[in-house]
Amino acid sequence: MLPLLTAQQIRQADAHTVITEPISSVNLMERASKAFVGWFINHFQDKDLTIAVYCGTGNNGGDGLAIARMLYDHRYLNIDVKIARFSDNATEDFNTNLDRIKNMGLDLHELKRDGVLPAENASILIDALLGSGLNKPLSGDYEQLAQHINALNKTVVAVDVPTGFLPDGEMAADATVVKADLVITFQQPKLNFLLPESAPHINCWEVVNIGLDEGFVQSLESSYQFVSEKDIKSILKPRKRFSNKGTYGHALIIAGQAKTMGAALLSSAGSAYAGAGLTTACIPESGLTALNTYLPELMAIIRKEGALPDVNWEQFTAIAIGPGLGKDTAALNLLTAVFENYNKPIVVDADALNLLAENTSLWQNVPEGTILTPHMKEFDRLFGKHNNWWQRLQTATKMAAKHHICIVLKNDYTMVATPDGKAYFNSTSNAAMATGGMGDVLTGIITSLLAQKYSPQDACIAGVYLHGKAGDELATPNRMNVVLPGRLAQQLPLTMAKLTA
Ligand SMILES: NC(=O)C1=CN([C@@H]2O[C@H](COP(=O)(O)OP(=O)(O)OC[C@H]3O[C@@H](n4cnc5c(N)ncnc54)[C@H](O)[C@@H]3O)[C@@H](O)[C@H]2O)[C@@H](O)CC1
Ligand SMILES: Nc1ncnc2c1ncn2[C@@H]1O[C@H](COP(=O)(O)OP(=O)(O)O)[C@@H](O)[C@H]1O
Ligand SMILES: [K+]
Repeated sequence: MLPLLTAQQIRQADAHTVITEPISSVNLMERASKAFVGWFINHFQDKDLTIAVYCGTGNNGGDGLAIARMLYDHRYLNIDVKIARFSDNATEDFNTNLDRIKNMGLDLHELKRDGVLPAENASILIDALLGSGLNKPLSGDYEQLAQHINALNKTVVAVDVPTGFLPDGEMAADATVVKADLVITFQQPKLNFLLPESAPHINCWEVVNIGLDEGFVQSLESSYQFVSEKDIKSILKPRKRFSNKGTYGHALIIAGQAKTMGAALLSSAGSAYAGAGLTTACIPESGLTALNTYLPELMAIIRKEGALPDVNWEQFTAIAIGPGLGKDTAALNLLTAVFENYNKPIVVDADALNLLAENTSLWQNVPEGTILTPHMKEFDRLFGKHNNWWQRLQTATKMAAKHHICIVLKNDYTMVATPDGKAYFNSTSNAAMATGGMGDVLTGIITSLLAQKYSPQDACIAGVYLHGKAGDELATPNRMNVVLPGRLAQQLPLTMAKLTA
């Protein structure tokens, strides 16, 4: 796991690396700038590009100066450096880099306080005004310059963090931020890159390693972790020799109504393809033919109108409830019965989440380790209105700890909040997966892993990763157009095989 550090912790890691490596801070700046330039020249190979580097007078600006110098050395000769002298302060490393660049023959311009902003002829702008040192929203000259840059509609590549973007913490919805087509960020993604708040400001980001002390980074306490493929490889267990269907558990999926049988089919398919030994779907009678036709491997328990189905609860190693279930009295009675009769973790999704939101007394019977898989709207119905995702992240970790449950809050970077108050951010999945029924398959996968005796936390973290990874594998050949949930379910065995090879 990669601990996602706050800006303050990154400063600590910078300072620690400077002392223990040892390396001077100006040389660490040199290393960071070199990493930026390495990425930049690989992707912008035309040396005739006209480039303007906008520098502040802090260390982000120091990076900008070093980057301008290095690009010039790489024979990008059309470079114009604009230094925003909006403050009397400048860092030592900024000044050192200014001395280094002064006699190289580059165009250097200073932008003064309350001055007129110059015309811009360059085609690419490098934003090195402010980085992770941001400590208040942009105002005055900085805000005007950011607005000016945005109005130019040029390609903007930001150094570390776009100017005005808060790396972590709650950001004002109307904050002025330099809009970056690309952010080349140092060492690790900043927490707020992973939240939808970043969408209006950042098109994409890339991490470059600047060699901060790994051991020290790992030793820092962080509630937020970024999940990598290596983590999933260590969670997933290969199938064993001499095993049989009993080895891999029996999942029960309570889902579907006449008009929403698809949700039951897709979640059951997710469970079967993710490797549960047996998958039973608890569905209305009208769906039986569809179930048997869609996947004959599935078994059924029939729900008759007005009566609870006769279920031997203990027979199942994991139960999910909710996809396409509806919110009528029968659905509520079923959810109540599941909570009363089953004391192992239950996967609660879709309509079952909405029922839980409307019937708060149900909370008292929610078994420890239970997994809730809400999307944003379901989350807000459960826990109240939130203005932004930073607030949702705080609520998710708090509620997971309070109720001893896991909360899978679905999004581009789906987060799994666990009972110990941590949140794990997923790195797989793509926009081709934004299609109805995708969440149903995820519910099936997580239930399947739970049935196969993975812990609730591992089932969530690995389930979310596998779901997104299968989606990535399918979306790449179709240029990220669309991936249908049923096809994604079929991809799972291959995705899992690659990860356990
Ligand atoms: N050794 C290090 O600490 C390293 C730092 N690096 C760079 O340093 C950056 C951080 O540098 P700094 O901490 O100097 O900070 P910045 O360069 O981001 O900002 C400079 C200063 O501007 C002021 N400021 C903050 N918000 C403002 C606002 N809204 N309006 C006006 N002024 C504002 C603050 O006093 C801040 O210290 C990183 O983003 C990265 O680019 C890299 O060179 C890698 C090594
Ligand atoms: N733009 C996107 N990028 C990444 N993942 C996405 C995107 N859109 C949807 N997904 C994934 O697809 C799933 C959608 O779940 P949900 O909204 O519950 O769908 P449904 O209710 O239609 O089954 C989630 O796992 C989500 O992470
Ligand atoms: K910047």
